[in-house]
Amino acid sequence: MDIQLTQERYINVGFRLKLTAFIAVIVSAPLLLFSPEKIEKILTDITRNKPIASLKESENARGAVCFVSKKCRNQDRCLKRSIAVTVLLALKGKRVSWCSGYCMDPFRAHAWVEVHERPVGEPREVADFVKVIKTPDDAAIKNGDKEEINENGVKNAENTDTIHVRIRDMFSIVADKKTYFILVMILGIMSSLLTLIQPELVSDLISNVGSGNIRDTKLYILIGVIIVSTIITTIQYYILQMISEEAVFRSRKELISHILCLPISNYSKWPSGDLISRMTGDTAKLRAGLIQSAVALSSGVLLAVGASIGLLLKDFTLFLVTLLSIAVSFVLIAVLSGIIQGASYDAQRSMGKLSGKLGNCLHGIKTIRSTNETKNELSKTISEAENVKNCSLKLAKYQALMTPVSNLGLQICGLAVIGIGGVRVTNGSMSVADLMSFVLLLYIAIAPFQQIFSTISTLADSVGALKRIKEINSLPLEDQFDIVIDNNKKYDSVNAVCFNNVTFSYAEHVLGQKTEEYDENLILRDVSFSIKKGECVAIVGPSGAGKSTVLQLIERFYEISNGSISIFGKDYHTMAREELRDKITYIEQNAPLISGTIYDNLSLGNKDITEEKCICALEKVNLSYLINSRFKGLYSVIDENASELSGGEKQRLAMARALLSDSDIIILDELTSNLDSLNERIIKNVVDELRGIKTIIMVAHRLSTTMDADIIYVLEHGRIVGSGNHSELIKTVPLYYELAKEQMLVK
Ligand SMILES: Nc1ncnc2c1ncn2[C@@H]1O[C@H](COP(=O)(O)OP(=O)(O)OP(=O)(O)O)[C@@H](O)[C@H]1O
Repeated sequence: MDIQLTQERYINVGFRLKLTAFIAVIVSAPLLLFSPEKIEKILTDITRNKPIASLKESENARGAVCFVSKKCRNQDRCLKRSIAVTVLLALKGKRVSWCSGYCMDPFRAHAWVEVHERPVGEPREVADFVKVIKTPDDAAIKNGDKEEINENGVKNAENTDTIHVRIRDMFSIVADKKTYFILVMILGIMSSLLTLIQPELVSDLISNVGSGNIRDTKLYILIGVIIVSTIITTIQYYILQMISEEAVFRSRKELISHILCLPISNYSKWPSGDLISRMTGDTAKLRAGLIQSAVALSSGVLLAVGASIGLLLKDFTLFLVTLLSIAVSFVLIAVLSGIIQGASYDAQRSMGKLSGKLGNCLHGIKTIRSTNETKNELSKTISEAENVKNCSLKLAKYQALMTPVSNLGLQICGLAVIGIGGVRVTNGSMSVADLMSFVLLLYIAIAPFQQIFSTISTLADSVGALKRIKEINSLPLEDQFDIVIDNNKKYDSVNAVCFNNVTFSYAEHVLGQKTEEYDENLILRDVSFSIKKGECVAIVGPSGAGKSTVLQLIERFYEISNGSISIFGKDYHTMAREELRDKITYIEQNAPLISGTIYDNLSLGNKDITEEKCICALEKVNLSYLINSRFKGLYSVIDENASELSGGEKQRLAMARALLSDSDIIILDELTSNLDSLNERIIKNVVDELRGIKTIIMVAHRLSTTMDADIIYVLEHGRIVGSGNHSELIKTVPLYYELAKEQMLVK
């Protein structure tokens, strides 16, 4: 059993205790804003002179709190509940101690209540489980919708059916702009009224002109009405643009914040092109939906309601006929809008795939050209474009159906009114004049109804786009389920990094399930080692052995399946990721650079670095010429993909960054792979300079880079098969001997 989530057991307690527990839960909620130490201090202060509660009283208190706060296995709730139990007992004039710590393994932070250092409730309950992890709030899993969540707390990328988006979600984006919407409505009403009185004014004017009175004040009124109406409409549209731009900005902001903060494993599920198309195309669709619906709401609905009231006043029977026909149209359009939503989602998704495919092609364009695969890739990309066309055509088909369906309903309505009205005229229950005026009013009402129907179509399209945006926004962020419990800044002075029986797989790990695929794809198996502070350690082994994976786990890019990792003596699950990463400088394989200046790249993670230090670091890695040959020196911009720098230059620039960093651990992944022997020597000198001051962990295929390390770990198929220094390993580990022999380091 790996992970078990079960229903909690509640102790049945009386109503009064439940009521007090309810108050305690509310009162204690603000305490969660403080650090565990601060909470402990507050709780100790408020219960200082109170007698200690008995175990029974504490268990009852826990039962009452659990009853009123029925949230299971969510660590926040657990903290909240434990505090609430202490507060409840304080309200009843009793004292217990509140602890935060590790419940299991230690894997996750937990909190509990103790009486005489005996935990009450929770730890006994969770003791049955090998591991307890924080799960999303119950509220997030509504109506029995089960989300598949892997070990990283990540929902499966394919599992998008659980995301339900409704038209009202569109408006929740602009919920705080109600005042502006009301203003838009008022302006809409005003402009509609001014538009409606214009024909009247024109007809008056024409009749006056006919009687020779050209200098009629009605002329000035008409000009005034036209000018005011134009100004009002301009303001109305500007406000609308403003609201929708703000809404688009907000969705983009949220989306960008999500895209850049997802767990690393998510980036292999969504191609970057797809993510970008959500940020550009989908958010733009929101704007269209919001603007059109606001216009329809401000003027269309008003006119439709006004005309409907007029119809009702003219003739009740014919009004009912009209209402029925329009209701039928609405039903048909509602059904169609659901289909349009799905089709729009598919069309946008295919657009995302196309962007992803094109992005991949551009990324590997040199390989594609050199392998003469251009035509092949071109045809694959065009086939994605064709897919977009097909999906868009499908969408267009439904959208095209929307107009005839709405027109058909309205035409049927007209025919029914004329037919039934004709019968009523024949039998004398209605006059011809009344029928004519009803029909005229009906045709005035048709335009706003058509506007509303077309808005429903656009809204359906926007809802499809919103679903794609929500798909990303609903993913947990990398640190969303982290609980930082260890705020103690004291670190072990001996061990920098410690792996304790670490097992890891990239395969999707679904809660409560252990799949065969998962077991087969274990990348690391029971890996244990410890690296002392200031040591220089190398990890070597054949390609695919898991060397880079070890380095990435130190950065906590992925969650381990079993075992534990400590950094300076602390289980790193208890540390904030930022704190952890502050301690580490990680130079990844191929040393990619960020777009910006040379200085930007050198000062990554260390913004206060001086120019002098940068120049000195560049000298040490033999890169001075990079700034000397450029007009703007350190502030020269390196292009997006740093394609103007060679692979070796990128690696040396990254090494200069490592040199400048003030973190304690330096991780170097294949930093010499692109270097000639002269530059490899230079990098080795830089590493030597850092030895003893920083903890250095490096991975390299070239044993000449790593042979001077204090300890070398040999990794094969995810297991450590040997460790020691170069000469020891030559004698004791056949794999290492083979590697050294291949590289002509032994005879
Ligand atoms: N993001 C990933 N998703 C799935 N599998 C991965 C991922 N990254 C690496 N792997 C797999 O994990 C295994 C170990 O990869 P890793 O990069 O750690 O090996 P390595 O020893 O550093 O290899 P090399 O020396 O070639 O860089 C490989 O089989 C690789 O295919």
